[in-house]
Amino acid sequence: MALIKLDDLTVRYTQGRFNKKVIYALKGVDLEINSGETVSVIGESGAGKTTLARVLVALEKPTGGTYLYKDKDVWKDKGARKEVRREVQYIYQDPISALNPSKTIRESISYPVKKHLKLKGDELYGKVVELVKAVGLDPSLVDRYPNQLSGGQLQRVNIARAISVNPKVLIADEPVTMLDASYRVGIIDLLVKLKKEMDMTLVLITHDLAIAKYLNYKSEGVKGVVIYGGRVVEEGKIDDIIQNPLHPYSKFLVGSYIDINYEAAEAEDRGVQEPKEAVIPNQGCPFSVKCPYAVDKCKKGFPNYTVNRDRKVACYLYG
Ligand SMILES: Nc1ncnc2c1ncn2[C@@H]1O[C@H](COP(=O)(O)OP(=O)(O)OP(=O)(O)O)[C@@H](O)[C@H]1O
Repeated sequence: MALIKLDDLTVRYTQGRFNKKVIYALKGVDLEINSGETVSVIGESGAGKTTLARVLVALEKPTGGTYLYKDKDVWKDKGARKEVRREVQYIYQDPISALNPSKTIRESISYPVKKHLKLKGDELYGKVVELVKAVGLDPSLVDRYPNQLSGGQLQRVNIARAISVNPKVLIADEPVTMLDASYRVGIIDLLVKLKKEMDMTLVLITHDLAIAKYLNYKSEGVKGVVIYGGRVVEEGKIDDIIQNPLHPYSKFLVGSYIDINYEAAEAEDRGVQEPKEAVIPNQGCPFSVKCPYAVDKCKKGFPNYTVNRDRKVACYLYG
């Protein structure tokens, strides 16, 4: 039994006069996450990453499909929803806005500990110190305010808050994007260490293939999930996806990474043109407007997944 199972999950928004503009932040997402797994969700801005994170922590109610947590329907079973909100913890992209500026670090960490573990007095303080140490901070920082800490230290405080309730799953939504490069590796190292020590499941959401690669280097058997335009376009071992991307979007993503690092051939050379505006069609494959291999049927319907061992791809090139 998968710990988390999303089945044909959709999050649809409407905008504009008479709600005429329809946006699918997620569309028909099937995803299974097993207990103890490390998962990298990779996709560019607007792909639906934050929406997926919000769905996983039950902050966002899907407009279609189901979210099963330990086989229980999170939106039909209030108990399951409560379980998710405690056991699946969210680490936000922006470490500053995730904390109340008028509360000391001790107060911010104490809040979930008091609420969920019902500790007070010396026991509460002891737990706060234990958590602060677990995330590699000096306990002398606890009486400071958020504006007196660096971005890296603040993200560690957020991680301390997240682990304070002994979660089963950590959802880290672009946890290092807003940090100086010098802090990034330390935060990923910390997440990997805590995942192992606390026997958790880790889902790292990123637009940056370099971060996904680093996570893979530090962990074993990381599952990669590539999303584009609200769709899972490819899934498999991240190693396999990087070495041999199958979906044209994954190829583009991996190719772009090489461009940045080795100044290799430009995007045009592979026939991939950046449209002036990222237009995501609601019908067919969301990548069809950019894809150099797109044929008529790509614009009409989203292909079924082709599954080969632990690799899954949604593209007519493969079936
Ligand atoms: N509340 C909302 N109302 C309307 N559209 C929304 C809403 N939230 C998200 N969207 C749209 O859904 C799509 C996916 O958004 P989401 O924030 O999940 O993407 P993302 O991959 O996290 O991107 P970014 O990294 O830029 O935040 C985008 O087109 C976004 O504009």
